[in-house]
Amino acid sequence: MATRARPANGGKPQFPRKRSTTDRLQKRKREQDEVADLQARVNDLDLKSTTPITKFADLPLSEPSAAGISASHFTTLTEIQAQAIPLALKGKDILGAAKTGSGKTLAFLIPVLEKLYRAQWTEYDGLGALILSPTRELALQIFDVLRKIGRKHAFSAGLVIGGKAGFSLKEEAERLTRMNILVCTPGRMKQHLEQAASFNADNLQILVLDEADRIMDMGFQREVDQLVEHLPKDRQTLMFSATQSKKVSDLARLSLKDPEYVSVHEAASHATPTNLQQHYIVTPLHEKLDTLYGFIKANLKSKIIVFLSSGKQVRFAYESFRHLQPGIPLLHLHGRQKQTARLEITHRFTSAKYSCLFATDVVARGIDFPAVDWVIQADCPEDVDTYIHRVGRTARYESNGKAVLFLDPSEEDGMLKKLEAKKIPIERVNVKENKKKSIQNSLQNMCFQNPDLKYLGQKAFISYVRAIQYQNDKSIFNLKKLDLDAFSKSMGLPGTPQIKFQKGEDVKKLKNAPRQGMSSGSESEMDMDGVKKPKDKKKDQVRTKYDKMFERTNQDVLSSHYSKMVGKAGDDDDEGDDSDEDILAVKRRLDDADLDNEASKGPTSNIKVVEGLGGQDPYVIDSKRREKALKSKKKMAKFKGMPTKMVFDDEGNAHPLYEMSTPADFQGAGAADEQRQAFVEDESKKVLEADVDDKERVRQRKREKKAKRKALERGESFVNDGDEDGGAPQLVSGDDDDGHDPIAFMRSLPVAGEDSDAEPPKKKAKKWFQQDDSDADVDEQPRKKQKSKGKVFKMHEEPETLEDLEALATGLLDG
Ligand SMILES: Nc1ncnc2c1ncn2[C@@H]1O[C@H](COP(=O)(O)OP(=O)(O)OP(=O)(O)O)[C@@H](O)[C@H]1O
Repeated sequence: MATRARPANGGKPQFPRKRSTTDRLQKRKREQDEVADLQARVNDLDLKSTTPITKFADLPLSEPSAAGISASHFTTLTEIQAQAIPLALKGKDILGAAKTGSGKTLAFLIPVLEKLYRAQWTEYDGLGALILSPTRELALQIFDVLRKIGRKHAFSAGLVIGGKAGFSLKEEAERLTRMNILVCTPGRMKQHLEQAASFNADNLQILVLDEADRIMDMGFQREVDQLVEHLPKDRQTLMFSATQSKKVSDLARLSLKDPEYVSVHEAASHATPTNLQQHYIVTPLHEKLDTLYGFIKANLKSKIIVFLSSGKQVRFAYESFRHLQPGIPLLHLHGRQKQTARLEITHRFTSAKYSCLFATDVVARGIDFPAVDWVIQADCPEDVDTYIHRVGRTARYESNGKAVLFLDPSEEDGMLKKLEAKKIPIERVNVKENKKKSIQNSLQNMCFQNPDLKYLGQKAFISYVRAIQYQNDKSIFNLKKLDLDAFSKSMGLPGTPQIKFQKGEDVKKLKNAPRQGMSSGSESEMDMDGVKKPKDKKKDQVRTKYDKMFERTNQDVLSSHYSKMVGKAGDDDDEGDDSDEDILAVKRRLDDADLDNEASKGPTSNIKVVEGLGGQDPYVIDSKRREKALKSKKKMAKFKGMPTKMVFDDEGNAHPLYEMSTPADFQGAGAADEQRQAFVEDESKKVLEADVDDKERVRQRKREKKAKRKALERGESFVNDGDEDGGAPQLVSGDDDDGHDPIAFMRSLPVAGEDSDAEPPKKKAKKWFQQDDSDADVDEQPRKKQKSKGKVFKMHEEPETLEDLEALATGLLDG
C-alpha cells in the first residue's frame, strides 16, 4: 500500500502552486506556436507529390493524435487513408469510396480530431464535430475507435443512439451540451436539435457521414434533411462508404463545396476485397434450412454470420437451430431487440472464437467483428450493394474470408447478372451429397410440441413472403416462382399461412419504418396468387392425425373463429409488428375482462346479472361484495363449477364432447349395432393414436434427460430451457421489446466457447461443398493469419449499457 511522505515543511499541508498569469500566457503562446507550425505543415502538404505518404508518422498531425494512433498500434496508412487524410486535413469536402474493411473509419476520425485541435477547440466552444452512422452498433464502434485514437486529446465526446435503456431526451440533452464531438444515429440527433432548446450546433466545424449512401437514401431522408437545416453551411463535410454514390442531389442536399472524389479501388477488377472467396449455391427455398443446417454442422470450428431478411426469420432460425443443438454457440441479432441485448450479443460475438450469429442487415454495414470466417447469405440480399456490405464482414483489412450466397433457382439468373455487372467474382458450388441433412421432421416435431415455435415459424414465413413480394427488383424476386407450400412444410409448419398484401408498398420504406411493421396505410387488400388458402388445400389432401392436431393447435393463431370469439386482436408480438394482426394476432381470452364487460352490460337497476358460463345459473350481483367477487378469478371459478370439455371441428366450431343426434339422423346412419361397432373402432383408433403420441413425448423426454446427464458428466453447465419436468423447451423471447425479462433471455444464451449447445465436435469437420465444374473440393482455408497480429478488436472495458456509454460520454477522451 502506498504511504504518504511527511512534508518537509514540518507537517503543513502543501497546495499546488497557483499558476501565475505569466505562466499561463507563456503556455498559451507555446500552444499557439505549435498550432501555427502544424498549420504550416498542413499547408505545405503536396497533394500531387509522386511519393505518397505511407506512414502516420509522416503526416502533419498534432502530438495527441500521433500519440493516440501509435498507442493503438497503427503505423502504416491504408490506401484510402493515404489519399483521403491529406485532403481532409487541408479542409476539403470529401466523397470517399473504398472496399469494405479497408480502414475508412480512421480516414475520417483523424481529420476530425485534427480539425478541432487546430481550431484550439475547448469545452466552451460546444459541438465541433458530428459523425452520423446508420446503426447503433456502428455508432458504438466508431465511438470506440475515437476513444482509442483520441485518448491523448482533451475533447469531450458523446454517443447518441437513443434506445429504451438510455436516458430521456431531456437528460441526454443536458449532457450533450458539453460535448465537442458526437457520434450519433440521424433520428436521435434530429430529435435533439429540434426538441432540446439548450442544444445547438451553430459552431459545427465538421460533419461526417459513415455509410453515406445508406444515410442519404430514402430511409433516412427526412431525418437527414431536417438535421442539416440546423447545421451551419460553412462547415467541412466528409462522406464515406464502400458503395459510395456521387448523386448530385445528395451533394446539393448537404451543400458540399467542390468535393474531392476519392475512390481508391475504382480501377480494381473487383468491387470486393481480393482476399475474399465468394461462392453461391443454388438451393430451392424449401431446402434452404436443411442446407444451412448442413453447412453449420460441417463448420463447427468457425465464426459464422448468417444473414436473413427479417428479424422474424432470424428468430425462427435461431430458436429452431438452438433446439437442434448443432454443436456451436448460436447467437442472434436484429433491430427489434432491446439495446442492452444488442450490445451484449455484439460483445459476445466479438469475443467468441467459434460462434454462429444469425442476423438481419442491422450488422451488414461497417461492423468490424474480428476474425469472421464465413458470411452466409441465406436470404438473397435486396441489391448488390447490400451483398457487398454483407460479405464485407469477413476478409477485413489483410485477413482472409469466405462467403456463400444461397439462391433459389428462380433467383439465380437475375442475381448473377447483377453481381457480374458490379464486378463481383463469384463461383458456383454444390453441396456434397453426404453433407446434406434434412431437418424437416425435427422441425415438424418441434413445432408440434412447442406452439410458440410454430407461431414464430408462421410469422417468419409471412415476413419472408412479404419481403419477397415487396422487393423492388422483380428480375430477381418473383413470388410466383417460389414453392411456398413446400417452404412452409420445410419449416415444420402444419399448413401454408394465408397472407394478405397491401398495395403499392415500397420495401425500403417498409424496412425503415421500424415500429410500423410491414403493412401500412389504408390501401385496399389483395390476395396474391401463389399463396394458397389452407382450406383449399385440405380438400384434395389426405390429412393425417398429425395434420389435424396441428390445425387444432393452430386455431389460437390462425382461425377466424377465434377472432370472432374474442372480438379483438391482441398481439403479444414482441417485435411490435402490428402488420400480422389480421392473421396472427388473435389471442384466446375469456377472462375477468370479459366478465367485467358482461357486468357493465347488465340491467339499469343496481342489480346486474351475469350469465353463467357453460350453461350455469346466472350470477346475480345484488351487493358490492358480490360485485367484487366477480373480479376474483378464484371466487368465480367456484361459481362456474366444473369446466365443460368441448371439441372443435375442422371449421373451428366448438361442440360438446358427445352430442345427441336427432332420431332421424340416428336412424339414417344405419343399424344401431353397426353404429356402436363403428364408434368403438373409431374410439379405439383414437386411443391408439394418442398412445403413439404419448410414447413419442416420453421418448423425447428421455432423450433430453440423457443429453442433460451427458452434459453434466462432461462437466459442462447445463442450461435447461425446458420446464421443470423435462418437457419441451420453451421459447424465451425476453430480448425483445415485449416487456419480458431480458436477463432471463441472456442467461439462456450460449456462452461463447463454453456453451451447452456447443458439444465439442468429435471429428474435424470436412469440406462441406464441392466446386460446380470440377467436383473438386474447395479448400477450407486456414483461419485468419491476422489473429496473432494484435489487431483484434476488443471490447474489454467496454460499456454494456447505455448508462455506461453515457458515463463515458460525459468524460473526456483521455485514456
Ligand atoms: N492503418 C491501419 N493499419 C492496420 N489496421 C488498420 C488500419 N486502418 C484500419 N485498420 C483495421 O482494419 C479494420 C477495418 O477498418 P474499418 O472498420 O475502418 O474498415 P471500413 O473500410 O470502414 O469497412 P466497412 O466498409 O465495412 O465499414 C479494422 O479492424 C481496423 O482496426
